[in-house]
Amino acid sequence: THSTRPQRLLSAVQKNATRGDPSSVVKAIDQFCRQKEWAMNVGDEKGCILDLVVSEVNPTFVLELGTYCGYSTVRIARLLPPHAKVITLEFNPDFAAIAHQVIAWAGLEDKVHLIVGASGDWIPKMKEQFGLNSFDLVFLDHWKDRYLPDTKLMEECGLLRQGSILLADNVICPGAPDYLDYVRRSSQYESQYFKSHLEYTKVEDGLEKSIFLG
Ligand SMILES: C[C@H](C[C@H]1O[C@@H](n2cnc3c(N)ncnc32)[C@H](O)[C@@H]1O)NC(=O)c1cc(-c2ccc(F)cc2)cc(O)c1O
Ligand SMILES: [Mg+2]
Repeated sequence: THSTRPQRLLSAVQKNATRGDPSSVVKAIDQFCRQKEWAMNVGDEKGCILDLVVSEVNPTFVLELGTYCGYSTVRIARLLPPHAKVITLEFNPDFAAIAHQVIAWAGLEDKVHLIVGASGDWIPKMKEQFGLNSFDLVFLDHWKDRYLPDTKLMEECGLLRQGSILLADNVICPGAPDYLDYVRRSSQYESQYFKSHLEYTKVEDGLEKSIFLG
């Protein structure tokens, strides 16, 4: 009976992190990924940029596309004010099950709503399901060829308001060229590139922060 990498990542959290201490969960995952096995978390270097943007936006409603093991969910939720929420979508049920336990270990269940499903199916249902008008911050970290269609879908569904922030991971590696082109050319967005590195490596990658101008 062989474990999966997400299962081994969760074990490392349960072994090395303190229950209810989100920062120790973040640290335990980064240590596991640096010392034991690479995993596709946003990581510590890009994670600091994510922290800066979250702190600056101070969002009430966050949408995360692509939960994976919940690393960035924990990074985001640990910085939110009391009644703020992260809604995070993950379509792989095995990854979602691990993420649920990582988020619980961090003690952040009350700030996080994890949905097992595909962004394309769920974005149109967000308003009715959660009684919200728009997202203050969207963290795009799912299939890179879904960044652009899902951004257009969020626009069409009226989920972005003047000042909503899109923050996209991996715009260089693996890359989201059509998305980058769109947000950088469109007069509806003010875009900024934060140069960094692919998690736990020296390969170039970066985050693109785009403000929806409405
Ligand atoms: C896509 C994955 C992240 C997760 O997203 C879920 N997902 C997908 N599409 C949907 C949807 N439409 N709705 C909901 N969830 C969805 C999935 O199941 C994964 O768990 N992320 C990556 O593939 C990823 C890959 C790399 C990477 C870089 C260099 C390499 F040599 C190899 C890999 C780095 C990163 O930083 C990533 O983020
Ligand atoms: Mg990523």
